[in-house]
Amino acid sequence: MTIKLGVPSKGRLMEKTFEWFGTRGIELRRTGSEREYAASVEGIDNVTLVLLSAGEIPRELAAGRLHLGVTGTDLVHEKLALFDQLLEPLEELGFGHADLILAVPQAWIDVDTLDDLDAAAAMFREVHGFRLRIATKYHRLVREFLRVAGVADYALVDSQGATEGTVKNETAEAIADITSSGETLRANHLKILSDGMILRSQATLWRSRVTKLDGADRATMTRLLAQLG
Ligand SMILES: Nc1ncnc2c1ncn2[C@@H]1O[C@H](COP(=O)(O)OP(=O)(O)OP(=O)(O)O)[C@@H](O)[C@H]1O
Ligand SMILES: O=P(O)(O)OC[C@H]1O[C@H](OP(=O)(O)OP(=O)(O)O)[C@H](O)[C@@H]1O
Repeated sequence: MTIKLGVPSKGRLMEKTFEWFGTRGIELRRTGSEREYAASVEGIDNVTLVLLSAGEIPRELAAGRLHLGVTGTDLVHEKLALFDQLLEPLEELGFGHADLILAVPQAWIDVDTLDDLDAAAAMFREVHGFRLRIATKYHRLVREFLRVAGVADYALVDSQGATEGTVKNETAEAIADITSSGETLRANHLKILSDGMILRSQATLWRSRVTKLDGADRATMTRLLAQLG
């Protein structure tokens, strides 16, 4: 058997994860052609690298099909309601920093807080006859955040990408998405509510709590974690 390690299959998150393991003596590599999702691990035996979408890593860890995985805190909190029963965070990796925030048009000069948004939402419904729309792919986290804040008069609109564009495209009035440099928000004339921080995220190494390890795998896991430690 082997220990299965899940890593995002593309982009900065993959490269930074490879670097992070590399500085700890474990060489992770994509192999084969540019388009082939094949990979290799050097520096430790009996560990298999699985390349997959960052958004699918939480589910695979929760199902026990991966033993270890690297993905953002935001994706774990969003995808797994009871994440702390299913996964254990082993280490924050110090990259992939992003804040999940709630933002409204800069032109809404009277709306700076969640209370303002609540008032604006009630007024919006009265004027337009439908609820103020918030575009996001983080449905669970946004619903929970707004429930605690006491904001109820809104509708979530699913947006799996280019979320900041939904306001200009008139498919939403507000958005909840991750921001890093803030450039995408600024370019799309959006501002973060002063109390609109939903979650701070970064790339994290997670261990599945549901996998059962036999003796050989347990020894590999111990060696691997000691090397990463
Ligand atoms: N601009 C950014 N700066 C820093 N981290 C980011 C940025 N955008 C996304 N991330 C983080 O990277 C991780 C992957 O994000 P996301 O799900 O958007 O990836 P993706 O490239 O759309 O992946 P896939 O389509 O394969 O699921 C998330 O944890 C997210 O917080
Ligand atoms: O604050 P910034 O540094 O501008 O980064 C934030 C942007 O980065 C991510 O988008 P990504 O590039 O992954 O594209 P997407 O919108 O298709 O998810 C995120 O969804 C924001 O749109």
